[in-house]
Amino acid sequence: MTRVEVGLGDRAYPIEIGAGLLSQAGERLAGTVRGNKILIVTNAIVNNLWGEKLRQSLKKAGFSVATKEIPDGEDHKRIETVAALYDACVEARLNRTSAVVALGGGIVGDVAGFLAATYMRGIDFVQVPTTLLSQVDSSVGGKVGVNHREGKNLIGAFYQPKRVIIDTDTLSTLPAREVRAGYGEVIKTALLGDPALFAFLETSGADVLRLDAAALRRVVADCCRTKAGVVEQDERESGLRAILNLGHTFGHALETLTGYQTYRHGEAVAVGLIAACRLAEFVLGLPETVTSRVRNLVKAAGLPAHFPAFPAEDWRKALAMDKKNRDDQVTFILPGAIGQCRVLTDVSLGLALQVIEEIQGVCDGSDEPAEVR
Ligand SMILES: NC(=O)c1ccc[n+]([C@@H]2O[C@H](COP(=O)([O-])OP(=O)(O)OC[C@H]3O[C@@H](n4cnc5c(N)ncnc54)[C@H](O)[C@@H]3O)[C@@H](O)[C@H]2O)c1
Ligand SMILES: O=C(O)C(=O)C[C@@H](O)[C@H](O)[C@H](O)COP(=O)(O)O
Ligand SMILES: [Zn+2]
Repeated sequence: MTRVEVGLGDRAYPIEIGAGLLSQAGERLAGTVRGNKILIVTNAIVNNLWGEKLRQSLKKAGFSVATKEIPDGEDHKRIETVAALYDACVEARLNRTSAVVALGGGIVGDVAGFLAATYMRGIDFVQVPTTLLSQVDSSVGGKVGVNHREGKNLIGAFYQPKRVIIDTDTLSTLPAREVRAGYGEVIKTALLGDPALFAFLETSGADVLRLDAAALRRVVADCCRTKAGVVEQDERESGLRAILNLGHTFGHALETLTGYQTYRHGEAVAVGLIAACRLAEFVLGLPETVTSRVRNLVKAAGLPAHFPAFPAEDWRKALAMDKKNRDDQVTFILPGAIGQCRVLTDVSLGLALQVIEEIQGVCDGSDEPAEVR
């Protein structure tokens, strides 16, 4: 087992990474959460595949367990879903010493975390992520929340989990498209802060995508370590943490423009990374070779490398809703080199729209998500 610490003082917690950890969840949570009542938040797909294993382990350790499923899909990451969960908490008579355990991908984790942050003004929260994306990114760092139709994650909180238990075996049932989407965030993490990981992806990315155990262990641990290092320095995104948003200014706008239905989050981030590199060529003098290397990783994984066409005015409106913006200025995270990036608040929006036009202009449809081909 690999253990990564998130050093946040009285909110510090461990991330435990290994095969088969789900069946040890009960003993691991025994000293972690305050009371003995747990609500597992999950969805039908994950519950059918992995729910019973988690429940058995928790019950064996003496916990009383209730389970509530939420509907699957990004369009259910919304406030009405949280409202239904409040009812479930009341029905299960959860109190201030009870805990919410998120079993699922980033959507379950973000929604369940927001529930835990707000029910009775905050109860214990544990992340048990089951997608590659949630294991390398969303289960760590405490960003929880839901979307608004006008913008991604507009409603939310910073609320750290008490523990993150990553059972890499759960990825064995993950559809290939979801593995690829998670890989989008892996490329992001490598590009923003880990040149050795970037080089590893260039030589061994295919091993990660076919879920080779050793490659997977390395990538999950490396990504958690990089993210923990950033979060430790700037938990609530007053500055540095925004680098974790590399590719997201474009990616979130794309998700909003397509109604959260067409692209997986990691897919939107992947094409957003290419746009960020292109923009960085103009703004920071990023060598074109870096953009090519990023594009190669994106394309080799079967992730989208082009934007679909939308009028510039629609892009402008979507970009204007980004939470990183200051007054009327859109903020961009741009790479200066592999492993380094900067938060910029003075980039010309016109230039960004030009890059978008270029990236949507060459689209031949071949790398769009299967559902829109
Ligand atoms: N909080 C953060 O820091 C953070 C970071 C990155 C992304 N996010 C958010 O995460 C969300 C995306 O998360 P995601 O990519 O995990 O998507 P997801 O939660 O929708 O999961 C993807 C799909 O895989 C299924 N699934 C989950 N685990 C499975 C398993 N083991 N076997 C089979 N199927 C399984 C799910 O039911 C779903 O259909 C987005 O809303 C994004 O904004 C949050
Ligand atoms: O943890 C962070 O900080 C991130 O930015 C990680 C992102 O991958 C993630 O998509 C996050 O949910 C984006 O947050 P937002 O504040 O830009 O909505
Ligand atoms: Zn993301």
